[in-house]
Amino acid sequence: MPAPTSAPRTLYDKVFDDHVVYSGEGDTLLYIDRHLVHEVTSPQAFEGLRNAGRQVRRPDCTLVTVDHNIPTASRKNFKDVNSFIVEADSRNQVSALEDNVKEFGLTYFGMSDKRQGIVHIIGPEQGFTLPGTTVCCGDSHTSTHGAFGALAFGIGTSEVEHILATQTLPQAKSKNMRVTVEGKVAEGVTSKDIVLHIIGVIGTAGGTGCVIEFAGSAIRELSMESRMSICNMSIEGGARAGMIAPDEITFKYLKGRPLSPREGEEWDKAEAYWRSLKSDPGAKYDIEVEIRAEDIIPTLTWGTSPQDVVPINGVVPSPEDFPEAQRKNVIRSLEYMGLTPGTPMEEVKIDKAFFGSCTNGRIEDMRSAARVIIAAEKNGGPSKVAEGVYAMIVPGSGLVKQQAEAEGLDVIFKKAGFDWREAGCSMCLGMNPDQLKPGERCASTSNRNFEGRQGAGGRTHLMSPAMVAAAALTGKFTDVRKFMGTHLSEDAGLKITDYSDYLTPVEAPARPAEPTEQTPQGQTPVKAAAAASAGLPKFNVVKGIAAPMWEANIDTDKIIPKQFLKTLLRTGLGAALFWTIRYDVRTNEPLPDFVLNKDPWNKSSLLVCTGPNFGCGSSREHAPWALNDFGIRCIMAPSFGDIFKTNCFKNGMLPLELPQSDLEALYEDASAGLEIAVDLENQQVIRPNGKPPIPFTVDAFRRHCLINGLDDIGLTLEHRDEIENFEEKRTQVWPWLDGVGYAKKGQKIVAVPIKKSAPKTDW
Ligand SMILES: CC(C)[C@H](C(=O)O)[C@@H](O)C(=O)O
Ligand code: SF4
Repeated sequence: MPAPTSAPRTLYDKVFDDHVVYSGEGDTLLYIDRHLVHEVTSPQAFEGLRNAGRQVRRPDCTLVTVDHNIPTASRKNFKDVNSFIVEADSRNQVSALEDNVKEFGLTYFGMSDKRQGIVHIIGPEQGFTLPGTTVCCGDSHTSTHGAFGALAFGIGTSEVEHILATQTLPQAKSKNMRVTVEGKVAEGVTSKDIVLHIIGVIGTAGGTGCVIEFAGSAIRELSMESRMSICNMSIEGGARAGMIAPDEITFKYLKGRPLSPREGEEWDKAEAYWRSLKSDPGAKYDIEVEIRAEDIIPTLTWGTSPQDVVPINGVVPSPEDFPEAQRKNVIRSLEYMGLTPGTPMEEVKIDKAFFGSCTNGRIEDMRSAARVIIAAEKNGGPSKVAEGVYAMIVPGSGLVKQQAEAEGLDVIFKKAGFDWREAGCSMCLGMNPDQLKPGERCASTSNRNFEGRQGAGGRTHLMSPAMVAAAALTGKFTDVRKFMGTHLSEDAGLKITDYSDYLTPVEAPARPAEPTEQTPQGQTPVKAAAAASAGLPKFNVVKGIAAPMWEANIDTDKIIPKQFLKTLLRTGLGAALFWTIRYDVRTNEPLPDFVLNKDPWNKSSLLVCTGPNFGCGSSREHAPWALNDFGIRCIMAPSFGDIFKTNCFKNGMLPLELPQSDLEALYEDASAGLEIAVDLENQQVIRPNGKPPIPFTVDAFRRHCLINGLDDIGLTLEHRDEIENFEEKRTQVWPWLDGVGYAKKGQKIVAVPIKKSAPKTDW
């Protein structure tokens, strides 16, 4: 337990302090109250447990579902995943999860369960996510749950295994950042516009190393669902997590949910604790950002990074609008997006519209889209999806779907020509058949517009559900305020009562042929023996050719796209590294100019990138696995995405932050095809031809673990007494957190004892 402090603390400080199991030199062990698990980032974690003979320590605090791989076609004839999922790798990943939940005795919402849905939608829906808890998931958008005043963050697969085995995670303290949005948003402006605007202001690396607290009157006025959309996209602002202090709106949302504290004494105790979860007056923030709500108008993205935002009444920007250092990136984005500077955004036509995702797949989002459809028709606008546009609506969970159908929203959508689908991640990243074809442009309610994210060569523009509805109806980006007289904020609630015109059943629209993304001949990631996490390769000196790169914000989708996340292994991904920029998206032939396709860089063991924020975006540990499999053990860049950085360390790799001037010098060495050596023991980069070495420093604990190839789970299990003591205290102080929610009446949930035979280490 940390010593109680009288200094004013932030909301983040308070939740962090309440979960410290152990604090040593360089490492703090945090207790994780809630662990959500999905099929993509868990197979290797379960395999690791199995190999080490470990069990899941707190099945009662673990909730599992499937979301990324599953088709969104009607489940009317669903029998089981093996007969329903056509694509073999997706099927294998889902059925591996089903085997794992059985073997490890976990609560699972499968495809025949109406509670199944996107992991970040079902947690809050069930009351599994609660204020003041720590919430983790092998998924970057775990930040969503911070809307409840939880400390919620995404992790990689090695960390999933760590939590499954120990219910804890080593964590360094992040910086405190506060984004205050004061004032009242204008008509037609939603929480999605607020968060896109914020990311436009702070940039995708603006929150790196920070937990953002969202504050101010405009945030306090939002509904829980709108708050979730904001915290969801904190990761797009580079932050570790986003948080909003719980209040009456939070308590009201949680009352009566299946896993919320029971009404009466338990609820009262919980609510009293939750009320203490706000930043103290005078609490210090490392970074403060202030935004005027009045300045925000409906916003959308033009480029391939979530920070590339523009107001709907703006034009496609030109490279000259940006500082010199960013121009190369802007030119590349414009080219990829097929846009000409100066074109009014409202003149840009779309091919597809996608509603859904963990950002905007909730009931209020569905209502918001339905209101636009009704208003458009009533105000003399279009009443049907524009000719040539395919528009799909994918509810975030089975319960959202059920609720929407109970309200008749599905009928409104179908009548206007939208395709009403089943719950899942769907075209947010297209691990299932819902994808864009090369060159197709999509208005999307999702959260990432990375190159190839929704399909190789696909062009994604992020915006609010209301704006997507407007674009679907007109066939081009449209200022939704033009045909809406009414207030569109989700918190205003939906007051459509006149459904009569919409209640005639209609046929689903024809779905365009599904594109497939194939792996070229001879490049199929080979199936190798699954590696356990225990025992990492030691990192001492790594010497070799370094691949030079200059791009900013190289996201993990770019390092390894979604179609390769279906593997059950940690190995074999080297051939797919940088897939979308290394191979021709149409022919799958290697692009001769891409650095890793050329001699001598096809043998690189280091990578030098002069652009910041390397590895931002998704939590997929497949990114460092792919780099490692290619042979790259050390990446040098000005800054890294937080989750990527941790994932590298967990795989015995070194993400090395260096000043820009040093990187420019190393970029020259690398471009000349000369060998560079990274000496971790002596903390220096040794340059070729006797040039002076570049000194660096790496956190002492990380360095020790890398040099000695230490396995984190082994280290943590040495603190078993502290973990057990923490759990005893937790049961007394926060009794509602012991997960009896899904247990049968009278059934006692007991934590699985930590194996006393945990391996000893010399640390
Ligand atoms: C699959 C998962 C690792 C990934 C994430 O972490 O975000 C996915 O949800 C995404 O949106 O790219
Ligand atoms: S961002 Fe998209 S793919 Fe990732 S969890 Fe959310 S809905 Fe699923």
